[in-house]
Amino acid sequence: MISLQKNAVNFVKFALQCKALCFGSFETKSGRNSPYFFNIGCFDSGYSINKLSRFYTNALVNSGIAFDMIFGPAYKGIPLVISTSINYSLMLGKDIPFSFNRKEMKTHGEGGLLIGSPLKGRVVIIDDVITSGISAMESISIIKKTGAEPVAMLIALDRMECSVDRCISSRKSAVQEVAETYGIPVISIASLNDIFSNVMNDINLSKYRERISEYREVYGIL
Ligand SMILES: O=P(O)(O)OC[C@H]1O[C@H](OP(=O)(O)OP(=O)(O)O)[C@H](O)[C@@H]1O
Ligand SMILES: O=C(O)c1cc(=O)[nH]c(=O)[nH]1
Repeated sequence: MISLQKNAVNFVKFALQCKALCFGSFETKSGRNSPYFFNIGCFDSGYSINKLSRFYTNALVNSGIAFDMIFGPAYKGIPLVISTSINYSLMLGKDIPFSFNRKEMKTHGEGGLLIGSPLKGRVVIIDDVITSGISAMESISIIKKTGAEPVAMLIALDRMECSVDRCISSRKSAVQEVAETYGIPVISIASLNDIFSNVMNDINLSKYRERISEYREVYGIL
């Protein structure tokens, strides 16, 4: 089994290669001006989504969490659960059911909000990032309504920054808040620390060091 650290390092390298990890000036969902951005939509080919899902699978296996199926919140969670379940079955020889939701209820044909294997047992939610925790809350609510049990959340990148309005009072990251609020572990393939190490060690990225350090000072949770 590949170590979590190696998985994180290789993931950051691959994200840079696919330009899914960019440096510059980006507005986040919370309205902050971030010196870096992670865009999972850049893993946009068979090769890259397959490789991405190997990082997810490694992180999931490494976590040791016992689960029965995976759930991907629309839209970006959809290719993530499909590719991860394929990779999981190839790497571990175990068939993992998956499910995902629609953003709007379908009122004709088979109808409904959920697609895929019926939600049951212990469910791991797979997504790209957590910003305010709204998507996590919605996924947990969907899963609980069916009687299934959300047991963990797996994301690609933990930005390790405080959530929008509770920043000053709680000094907890959005990821920590989700974990504490719902009592489930939140696992990430990599974190801002891994990105920061890369920026510190790569001479080509040296021009971004100061801005990232400043951003961390203001919003970061160490
Ligand atoms: O913690 P949050 O504040 O909910 O932010 C994180 C969520 O936001 C994005 O999805 P979005 O809801 O924008 O939908 P998309 O997958 O269709 O882009 C992202 O894929 C996460 O699911
Ligand atoms: O906070 C966000 O909106 C956000 C940050 C990030 O790095 N990637 C992303 O998809 N959203």
